[in-house]
Amino acid sequence: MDKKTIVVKLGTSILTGGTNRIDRAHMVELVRQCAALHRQGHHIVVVTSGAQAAGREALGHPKLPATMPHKQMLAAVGQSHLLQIWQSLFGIYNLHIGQMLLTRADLEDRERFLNARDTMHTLLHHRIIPVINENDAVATAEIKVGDNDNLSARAAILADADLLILLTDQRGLFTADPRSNPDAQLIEEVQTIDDTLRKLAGDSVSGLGTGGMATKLQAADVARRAGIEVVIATGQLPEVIGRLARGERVGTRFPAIATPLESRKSWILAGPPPHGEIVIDEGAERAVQHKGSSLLPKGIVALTGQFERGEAVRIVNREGRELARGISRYASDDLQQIAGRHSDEIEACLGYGYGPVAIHRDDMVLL
Ligand SMILES: Nc1ncnc2c1ncn2[C@@H]1O[C@H](COP(=O)(O)OP(=O)(O)O)[C@@H](O)[C@H]1O
Ligand SMILES: N[C@@H](CCC(=O)OP(=O)(O)O)C(=O)O
Repeated sequence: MDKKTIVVKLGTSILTGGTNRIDRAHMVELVRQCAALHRQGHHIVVVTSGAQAAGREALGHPKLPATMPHKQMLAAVGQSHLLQIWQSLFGIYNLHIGQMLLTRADLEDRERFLNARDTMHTLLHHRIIPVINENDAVATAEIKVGDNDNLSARAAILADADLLILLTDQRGLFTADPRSNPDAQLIEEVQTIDDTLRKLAGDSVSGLGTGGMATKLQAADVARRAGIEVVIATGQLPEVIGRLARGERVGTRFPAIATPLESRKSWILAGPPPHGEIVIDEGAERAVQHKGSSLLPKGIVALTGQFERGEAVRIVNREGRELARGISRYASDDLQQIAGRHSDEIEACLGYGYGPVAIHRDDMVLL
């Protein structure tokens, strides 16, 4: 089996089993499945809901108004309880977890996105399991993703995932909400997400989850366009995570509609206009054009324009011919200082570093 990066999103519905308590016994089972895949060499990322439910439980189910500050209070109390449970359960398998609390603002700003991506990849590189939730305690409506389905699609993009599994309390997407329509049929595969399909996907009615199937469809749409396969399935099915990782047909599957690399590269070409120009020497030109190499600071001879880390730039040769477009890992002020230098000198020169390359191959499109 190929080694995959798998994002498992666990909704409140599955973490509580529909009750007003966190179902620790079921979490043990989900962790066992994740640990088994981790042992086989896969990378696992967990997106966990349930902070507010855990907060309510910890405080003894107080009667509170359904206002934003009260939800934030519940999340602030519950998130630490929730993480403590995940930590002790993964600890049974000698696995470390790393908490990442994100908001929409962290994902939309390109520089913050890259910082979050670096953290995610460093955790995965060290075989630590990222455990992600929205930073509900501080995020106001304007900067929130708002639901963990959409958050998990963004997390899957951050992780360069192969597969996003949305585990919920239904077997998948049905032709109508099965709670109110017993004749509803499971849809096994979705090729096109259109208005007809969106009309089938209702809101959450349990009072536990956020967004129901509607937000799961939005998440599936975002992730599959980024080259990530998505499955909605029930967390109650035995061995569901392992079975999906092996490609078994369970739940509702949304095949990816581009490779992750194609999707990133089309973003570079169609995205914001370049903010500057990097002039490279002949050696770097050969390496970039013919050897599939990343651009190192050593090959940079001059820069024009002002750009931040994460912004698009033109890569040109000494004659001014545009060779490629790419996303710079360093701001122009930093590149001015490290241009022409060996990558080993970056940290000493700047006092910090974001890795050895100025523009990574995967963030570059040749013209
Ligand atoms: N077409 C549909 N197929 C399946 N479930 C649906 C559909 N429309 C609405 N739902 C509802 O979506 C709910 C799952 O979403 P939600 O409550 O937000 O759970 P989670 O906490 O897992 O995100 C189901 O319990 C179901 O009532
Ligand atoms: N971030 C919130 C969960 C938000 C959410 O989307 O919940 P769910 O629909 O159960 O995945 C929490 O931890 O309580």
